[in-house]
Amino acid sequence: MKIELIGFPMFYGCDRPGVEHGPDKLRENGLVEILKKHNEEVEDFGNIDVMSVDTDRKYASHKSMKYLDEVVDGNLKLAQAVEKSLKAGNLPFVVGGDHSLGLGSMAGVKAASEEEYAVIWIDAHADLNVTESSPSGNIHGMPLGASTGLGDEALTSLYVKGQKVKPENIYIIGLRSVDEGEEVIIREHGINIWRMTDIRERGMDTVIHELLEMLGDSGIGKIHLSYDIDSLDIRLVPGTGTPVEDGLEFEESKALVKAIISTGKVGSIDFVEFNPVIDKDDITLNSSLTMLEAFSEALGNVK
Ligand SMILES: NC(=[NH2+])NCCC[C@H](N)C(=O)O
Ligand SMILES: [Mn+2]
Ligand SMILES: [Mn+2]
Repeated sequence: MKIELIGFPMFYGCDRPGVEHGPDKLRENGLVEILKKHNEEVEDFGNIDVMSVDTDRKYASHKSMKYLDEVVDGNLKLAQAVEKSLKAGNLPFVVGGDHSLGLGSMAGVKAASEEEYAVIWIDAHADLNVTESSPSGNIHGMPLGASTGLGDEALTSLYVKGQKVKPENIYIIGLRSVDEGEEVIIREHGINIWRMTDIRERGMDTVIHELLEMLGDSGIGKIHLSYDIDSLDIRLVPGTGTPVEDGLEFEESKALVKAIISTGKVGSIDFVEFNPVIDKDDITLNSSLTMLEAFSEALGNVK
């Protein structure tokens, strides 16, 4: 299967400039070569064309969701690109940019086929907020909520109307910063989660086993894997907008990603939230490259 790299150079979803340089910074440091090292067919689609707007216009389109129009516009283009990539039989590998891009990638997956799919969201955060529960108004905290059909119509109807994934097919791993309203959504909608405390108590191997068993029992044959680098421990990712303590170590994160990809069911991937402008001594750049190498190797091993 051909890997199609799609850059999404946007910071509007996190309201912190710098993260829009993530895709090009990773390319300059060998992203395509890393993917090619283990995979025969890799094509760089380039970057999605993100509109530019002054930061003083952040509330111009909505009073409490920042840069709503710009986030929607970019994600419509992304959804189109992802749908096209999937319909051509490729694996879209979307590199951000902030995590609002999950809106576009999940809409693209939904548009490409009727088949039910699972979403695995590796993240310190749940990204399940709706407008009213969001503490920040930042849309990167909302894509997973919107994908289940919760929240503002502008997000829930993006590209494809209504729910993009069933809540019982969502698996979030690495959680340690969850807002009150998100806790309620997790409980009421039966979203599957593993917090860092679960990982520390039972160990990553057990968590992987639990995840794979649940996925197997669900009978779902297709996975969208969304990887937020802030799932990693704060020391490994100083260059991300919302880092959180007590996160995953490389070995844990690599084992998790490899186990998920080796199911052979992953059809689309997001890799988000690397901000080169606030990075310290290229620590986050190197962490990102380390993880991308693990993604590449695991994809290359899928028959
Ligand atoms: N993709 C992310 N890094 N999301 C961080 C979200 C932080 C917080 N829960 C919010 O909604 O503002
Ligand atoms: Mn996060
Ligand atoms: Mn996230």
